[in-house]
Amino acid sequence: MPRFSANLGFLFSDRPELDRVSAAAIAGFKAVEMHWPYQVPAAAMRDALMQNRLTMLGLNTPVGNAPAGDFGLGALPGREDEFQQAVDQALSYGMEIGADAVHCMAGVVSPDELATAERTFIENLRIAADKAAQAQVTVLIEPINHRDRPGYFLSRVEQAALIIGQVRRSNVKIMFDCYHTQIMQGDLIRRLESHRELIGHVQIAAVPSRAEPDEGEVNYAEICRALDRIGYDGWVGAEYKPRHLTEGGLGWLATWSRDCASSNPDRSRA
Ligand SMILES: O=C(O)[C@@H](O)C(=O)CO
Ligand SMILES: [Mg+2]
Repeated sequence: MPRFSANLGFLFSDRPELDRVSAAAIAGFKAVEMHWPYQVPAAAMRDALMQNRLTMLGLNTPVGNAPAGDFGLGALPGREDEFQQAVDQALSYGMEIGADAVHCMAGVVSPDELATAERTFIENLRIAADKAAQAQVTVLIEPINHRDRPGYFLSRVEQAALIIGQVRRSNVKIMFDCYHTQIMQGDLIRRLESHRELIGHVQIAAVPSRAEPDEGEVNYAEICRALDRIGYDGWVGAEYKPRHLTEGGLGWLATWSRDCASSNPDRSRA
């Protein structure tokens, strides 16, 4: 069974950011991730992580002008400078808190911009990857589903793999969010197997509800066994919207940990 990190954008989100860190530690997680922690000074976040003996795995680049509809800038022609500023901000914050990955968000584009958007994203990612490499940080790109985010440029795992092939930087990887990929494409286990070498992080949530991974159409216990089978030794982000209070919905973690402990006593869970 893989190790699980708590996504503090969604989990424990009924309290202020720094309290989410301690709540995750109390719940037994050893790592967290957060989309946009920027409203908390990095030094305060670093201290909270240290006090709670937690690692923050990664964070996202700022989205741009959210009220105007931006959801990332990486593939937006004409917004290259802004994107690189977003990358710099994420890298600087990430380095201060010890994160080792930055999710470079692609953004929403119109259908007639797709070809230019691809070229823009590839070129932007090369520059971002080179800066990230100096900080020993991985750049993640995440296919996101079009039901939740219509027009998001990056929506399919194979598209991400092709883009990484053209970027040609070894520190660019796929954030394989099973929730998004199930909605867009399905066939999760085959896709995990065939993209194993490019997967830098995995995330889970029930489909279609995006709630705890113990309901819905995806059998996550089987997905976790598949991750073990293909030798994925990274973290799996619990990135779901709790049905009620986060603590009350962590039964899946306890059950999977217990099942795993009885079959493999050497591995710790969260
Ligand atoms: O799946 C998601 O929504 C996130 O992983 C993300 O980074 C964009 O919100
Ligand atoms: Mg995700």
